[in-house]
Amino acid sequence: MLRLANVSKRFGGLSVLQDVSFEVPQGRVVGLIGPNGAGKTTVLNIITGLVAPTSGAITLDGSALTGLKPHQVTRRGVGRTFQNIRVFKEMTLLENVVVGMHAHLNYGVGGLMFSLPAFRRREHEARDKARELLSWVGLEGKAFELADNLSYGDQRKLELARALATEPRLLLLDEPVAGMNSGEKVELMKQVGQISRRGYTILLIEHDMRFVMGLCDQVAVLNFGRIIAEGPPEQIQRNPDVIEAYLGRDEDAVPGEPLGATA
Ligand SMILES: Nc1ncnc2c1ncn2[C@@H]1O[C@H](COP(=O)(O)OP(=O)(O)OP(=O)(O)O)[C@@H](O)[C@H]1O
Repeated sequence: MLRLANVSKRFGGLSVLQDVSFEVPQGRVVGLIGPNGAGKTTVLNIITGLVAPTSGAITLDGSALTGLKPHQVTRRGVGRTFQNIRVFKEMTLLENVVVGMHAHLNYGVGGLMFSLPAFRRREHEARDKARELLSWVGLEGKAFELADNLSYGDQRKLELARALATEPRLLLLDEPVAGMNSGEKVELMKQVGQISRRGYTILLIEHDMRFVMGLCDQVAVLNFGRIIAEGPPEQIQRNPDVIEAYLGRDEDAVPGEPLGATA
């Protein structure tokens, strides 16, 4: 479904990605891991059009994403969450998700103000869908609470529901369990697993190795801007190059460390 072919990126004199190639097959969960500063977020920023690659190509189902603007990439069916939470704190959870849908449908939040029957019907449908998405992430009971009142973990779940509101064919998650406690991590792992079984294709960046190894079908490892290993989780955990890359940097987890070790 998603394919990166020889993607490189330089920021001025700094070479951040070099010849990065990997694929995310339809219906799979792929993890992109690597030590701090390896270039993982830059990969997501390039896929979503926030950052232009210096060279290389990105395709989704065979058509090029390279050169598209972020909103065009969203329109093609790529949804994402960010490392830093970006929910609207002064809105309810339901409103947050509905706004995500309106942004996607491109008739503007202003559409909510009209009382024309078509708009009202669409708003009704959007609210029903939003409640369903909130239930997927275990937040249905808090639909009418302000996002500002949520715990950090719940705000991350809200971000996920909002990303799903754009009806993505491909969902990109940037450190989905960062800052969560162990209980929340286990819960989110189950919920992301269920979302995947509903047919979503997912590419995620995550430092928490139990989350990655427990959830992903395939794992790609970035180190200093290069892919050094790719394969099923069990194989990656035993790969000497991967172990070496992690052992060289004491601020990161060694793959296989217990849940929460890197929170
Ligand atoms: N806009 C930019 N301008 C200059 N350098 C940048 C820019 N964005 C990222 N970098 C550099 O690129 C390198 C890779 O950063 P990136 O955020 O992609 O790494 P990462 O693997 O996501 O790290 P982390 O796990 O800490 O989030 C870093 O050295 C970073 O300083």
